[in-house]
Amino acid sequence: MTVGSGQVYVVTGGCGFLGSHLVRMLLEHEKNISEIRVFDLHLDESLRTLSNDRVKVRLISGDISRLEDVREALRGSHLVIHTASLVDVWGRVPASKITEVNVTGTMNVLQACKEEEVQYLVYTSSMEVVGPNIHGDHFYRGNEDTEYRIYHKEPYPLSKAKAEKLVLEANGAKIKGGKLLYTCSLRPTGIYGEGHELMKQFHRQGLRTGRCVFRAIPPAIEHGRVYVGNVAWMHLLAARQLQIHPSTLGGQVYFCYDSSPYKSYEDFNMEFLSACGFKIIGSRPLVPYFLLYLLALLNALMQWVLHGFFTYAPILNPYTLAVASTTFTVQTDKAEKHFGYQPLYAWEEAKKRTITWVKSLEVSRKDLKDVGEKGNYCCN
Ligand SMILES: NC(=O)C1=CN([C@@H]2O[C@H](COP(=O)(O)OP(=O)(O)OC[C@H]3O[C@@H](n4cnc5c(N)ncnc54)[C@H](O)[C@@H]3O)[C@@H](O)[C@H]2O)C=CC1
Ligand SMILES: CC(C)CCC[C@@H](C)[C@H]1CC[C@H]2[C@@H]3[C@H](O)CC4=CC(=O)CC[C@]4(C)[C@H]3CC[C@]12C
Repeated sequence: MTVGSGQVYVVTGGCGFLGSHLVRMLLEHEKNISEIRVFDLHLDESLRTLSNDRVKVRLISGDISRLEDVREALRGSHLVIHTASLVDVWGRVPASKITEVNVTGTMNVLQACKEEEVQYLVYTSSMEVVGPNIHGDHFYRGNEDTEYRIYHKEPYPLSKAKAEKLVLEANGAKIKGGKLLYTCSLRPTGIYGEGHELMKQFHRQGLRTGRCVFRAIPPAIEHGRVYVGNVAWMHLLAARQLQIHPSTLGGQVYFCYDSSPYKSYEDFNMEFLSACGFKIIGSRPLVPYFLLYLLALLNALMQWVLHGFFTYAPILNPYTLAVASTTFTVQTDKAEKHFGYQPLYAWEEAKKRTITWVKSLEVSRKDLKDVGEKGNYCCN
């Protein structure tokens, strides 16, 4: 549907880390829209103030796992960017809840597209639908066609893989009014940037250890990371080109990455934390892998024992250790060839923006009670 001179886009999960960047990206760079509907279970009222004289930002509170909520949000819209998801590899929420949101929620979006005559859907998938698997099979500079031993046991990657399959299978389906539905799926690697909750955790954790990060992963293990602004930019381009060239993009998957350097997860985080005086201790892991694995197992056991009394969900568990310890990097030009994707932000710009944000965490913490870390810099 086109309102006034522009189209109506729906962004599910639009108040999240990626979603909020996506809303801002659409406002700044998409001239063909007149309304952005931000559909989320947890609304961020600050997004409402982003409306301008050209584009209205409309916040819609709803649950993706309830079909009626989704149908109402999509009614009269032109295109959906579906990023709403429970992103949990720590056991914070039950597996059933992850499935309900990530799989049933996606089914609802597809159903609502068909019933509300929405022809275009861009799905935010993940590198996790491919890997890394827990067997330690490295994925080195892989692309969308690279053979890989895909093995999912964990609820989150399993749910993303199932959801992506549903989205791709729905491409070309007849919708109400006799039109066809066109879908495509974007697979970001590990996203970083302003607002990344996990980076906040690493920052908090580092403050508790005197701004020291004790190396746990061999530096040779490389993980692909992508700046949130470039992920948002790729979604905007895919949404635009899916409408112009549906037969090219329809039913396709695209890895989403940029020129961020391939590094171990810890070394990459230090690109930002070191600007706040953090130091990584050890040129190689300070404890042998088997000890780290024992600790991860202990965390999993503690989570099981405390289940029902207290949600114990530390960063380190057997799955996160396996993922962190397995190289997963992508190198592909499929998105460039199909819809002209080039990162909007170069690495230096992405790094600068992220450092500025991480430094703002320091300022906000200084507004809190003293954390007793004044001058407590390790390894001076
Ligand atoms: N964070 C990362 O490193 C990566 C994330 N992704 C994908 O990107 C997307 C966005 O992820 P993030 O921004 O990191 O997560 P996030 O947790 O910041 O955002 C997800 C949003 O979905 C909303 N949501 C959750 N359950 C809902 C429900 N039942 N109904 C409506 N809204 C609901 C949340 O309130 C939140 O605003 C997800 O689909 C995720 O799978 C893909 C690759 C990497
Ligand atoms: C062993 C040390 C304590 C370091 C732990 C780091 C891990 C918490 C993270 C290493 C790799 C991350 C995952 C990766 O970036 C792929 C992802 C894709 C998504 O769609 C969601 C997030 C994640 C699973 C991401 C989660 C944190 C890591 C496991």
